[in-house]
Amino acid sequence: MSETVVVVVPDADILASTVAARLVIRIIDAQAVHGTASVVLTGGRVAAKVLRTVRELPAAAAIDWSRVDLWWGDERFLPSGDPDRNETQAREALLDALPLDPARVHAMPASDGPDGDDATAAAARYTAELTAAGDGRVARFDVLMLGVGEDGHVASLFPGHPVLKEEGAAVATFDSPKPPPTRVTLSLATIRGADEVWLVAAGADKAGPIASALAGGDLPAARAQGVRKTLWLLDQAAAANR
Ligand SMILES: O=C(O)[C@H](O)[C@@H](O)[C@H](O)[C@H](O)COP(=O)(O)O
Repeated sequence: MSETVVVVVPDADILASTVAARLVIRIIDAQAVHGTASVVLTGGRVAAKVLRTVRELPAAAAIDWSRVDLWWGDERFLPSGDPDRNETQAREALLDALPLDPARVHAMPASDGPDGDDATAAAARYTAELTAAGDGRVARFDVLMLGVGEDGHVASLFPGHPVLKEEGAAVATFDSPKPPPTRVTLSLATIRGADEVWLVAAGADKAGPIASALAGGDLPAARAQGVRKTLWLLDQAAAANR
């Protein structure tokens, strides 16, 4: 039975440091059990702050970074190295400083990648990569982090969008209300297959959708639940309306 826990901390900086500390421990614990750890990264300001903080944590020295698989929850379908790509942000904030195994860094394809500007083919390629890593099923995720949009979107799953009904492991989406319109995202089913889903949000502009998602309903944020655990990690402003 999946457990839902809501943790509220005073502000965005404290939120980033507590999420970073949790993430480091979660990776250490996953490696103790499986030998490897599998983490799904997200974009946004809080996520960048979390990754910068991981870099400074002494406990991160206990992680064998060469045995960490990194995936992404979604990606803006832009050329490689574009500053608006979540991958670029994560590399700058943390990944470039780590002794990762490049074969375990599963960035979503860019619009100048092997499929060119064909986002559907890029999503199919990512689905194949997820399936290859999981021996025919979608790869196992120890923890999947998500930011929450002001409209209650997670990854690139926007409220009411037809992409919510798609069933591939990773899917292309073309008319996102927030730019850029073309993106690749994990499907809701893939997100719901993660062992733990962490929804991380700070700021008063998130208070409405978070209150609504915590009350149930069908916002994408409400439907993003982990198999074992769903952890809401919020600052006081984001938690204010619940
Ligand atoms: O274009 C996007 O899809 C967004 O960047 C996004 O999904 C982001 O993760 C959330 O909106 C939370 O972002 P913040 O942490 O910056 O509030």
